[in-house]
Amino acid sequence: MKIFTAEQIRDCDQYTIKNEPVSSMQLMERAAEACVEWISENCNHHRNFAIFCGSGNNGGDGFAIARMLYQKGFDVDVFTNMKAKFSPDAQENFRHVKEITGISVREFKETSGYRFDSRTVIIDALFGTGLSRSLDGEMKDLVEFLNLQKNIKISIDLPSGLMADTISDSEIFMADYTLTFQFWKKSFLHAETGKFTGKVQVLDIHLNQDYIEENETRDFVIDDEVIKSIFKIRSEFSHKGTYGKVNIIGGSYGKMGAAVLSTRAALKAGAGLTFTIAPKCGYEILQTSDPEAMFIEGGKDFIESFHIDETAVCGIGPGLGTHEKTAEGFLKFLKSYSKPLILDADALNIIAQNPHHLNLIPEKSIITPHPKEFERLFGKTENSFQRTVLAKDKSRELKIYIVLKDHHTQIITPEGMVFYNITGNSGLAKGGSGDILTGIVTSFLAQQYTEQEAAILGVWFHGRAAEYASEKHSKESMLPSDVINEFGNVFSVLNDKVRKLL
Ligand SMILES: NC(=O)C1=CN([C@@H]2O[C@H](COP(=O)(O)OP(=O)(O)OC[C@H]3O[C@@H](n4cnc5c(N)ncnc54)[C@H](OP(=O)(O)O)[C@@H]3O)[C@@H](O)[C@H]2O)[C@H](O)CC1
Ligand SMILES: [K+]
Repeated sequence: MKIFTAEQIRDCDQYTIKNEPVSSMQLMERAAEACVEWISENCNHHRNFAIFCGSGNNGGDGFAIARMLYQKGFDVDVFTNMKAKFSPDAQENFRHVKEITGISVREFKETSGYRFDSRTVIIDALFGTGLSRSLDGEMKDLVEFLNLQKNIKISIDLPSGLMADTISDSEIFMADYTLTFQFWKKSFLHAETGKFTGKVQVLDIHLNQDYIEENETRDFVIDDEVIKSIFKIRSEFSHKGTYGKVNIIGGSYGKMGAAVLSTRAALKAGAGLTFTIAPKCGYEILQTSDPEAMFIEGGKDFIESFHIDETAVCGIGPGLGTHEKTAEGFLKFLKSYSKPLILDADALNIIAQNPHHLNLIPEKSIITPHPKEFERLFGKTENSFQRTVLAKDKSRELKIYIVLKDHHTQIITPEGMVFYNITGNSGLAKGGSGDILTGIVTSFLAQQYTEQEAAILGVWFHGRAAEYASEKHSKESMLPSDVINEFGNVFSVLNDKVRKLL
């Protein structure tokens, strides 16, 4: 799914009104209907709604939602600034609300005296994509007050105070749910701003498809459509050679588990043949825990020699350690190797020891740093938006793919595209999760996906398996090995979605 800026969304809105038999009032009606459908399906135990409406079209949505919820039998109270200069559509919907005697309309300043029942849902329709500056005065105080209430809070389109495309220092409504129209907004996907949205639900309001297809963006969300366009079903006429050879290079004394997990992930993600290059101290561990993989000795307690089969796809780093002999061997190997690699963890830490090492990374390689590793490689940034900008520069300069691991991991391509992942959960915030990702991406690259496809599919796949694991074990208790055990279920669902069935 494309991510558009607030400006593009406004254009798309206008284009739809101009080119389709729909007026702006009808589009607002459609948006409100979509919200009310979601609310009435999901708010089974809540009958009262306190709806806060601004003077723009976001407020207009709020007034229309108030009317529709009332008509469905819910209790509705509306808060607004009755003397505001409303947008034409907001004015019209406000007029409809005032005609309904069962809806009480109050001034914002009456909010503090209002008794919020524990079952009252607060709906925020103060500001949407038209927000042009930080909240101040009455609106800032109002949002501050509402944020203190323990009630369930739903934002319409965007949490008020949040800009769609950038970071701001505004007071921001803290939603439990955000019902957003048509597109993900970039700010929902970055840590500093995304924490205000709660769970995001994208509602399709049928904006014009030609506009969506023809207008360019460099930012995308990895949704089911993206995955369906990448995933390839295994052919029955195939053999192990069809699915490539993987070399996982990692492990050191005390960190052999990382190599075990990465190897197992590569195997379970479908590679044809998997080898682990690890130090001798890991021989029994690896052969016992991952018997399907072959072992190649690369040193005694740590890896020193990187003698790699050129026909294999290599994932280097899990548990590798940064012993000087390992670093020496790894850098020597990099100087003589030109095929794309997957580099993670200590492989990145060794490279980070000297900025000149960055130029040794073969073109089209995929590096998978978490924010701290990214900082060691490329330096500090002020916030995650700036980090993405820096990653785009570095990706272009070094001609590599950067998988920037975060709550919404980003895959950044040398062409300047950013793909945001929306699968996964906080159960992945544990040692070992990254090792699995390295195994998956290496496995997919060996199976003849392109670098971009392997990175996108790999990150999505890892997150989806984590969602299944958390359903069974909880986010707290799930282990990286539980995530690997869900790979089969992810493949089954994926195959069912892609396969042509009678
Ligand atoms: N895009 C779509 O497909 C649809 C969107 N809908 C809804 O419309 C809003 C966007 O509506 P818009 O009227 O453009 O903007 P807002 O409602 O967000 O607010 C604009 C007004 O707010 C003023 N403003 C802006 N910032 C502040 C602030 N910090 N403090 C006080 N007032 C502020 C702004 O004034 P300006 O001086 O900046 O002009 C405007 O008066 C979208 O989010 C959806 O909810 C449609 O209903 C369906 C289709
Ligand atoms: K809002």
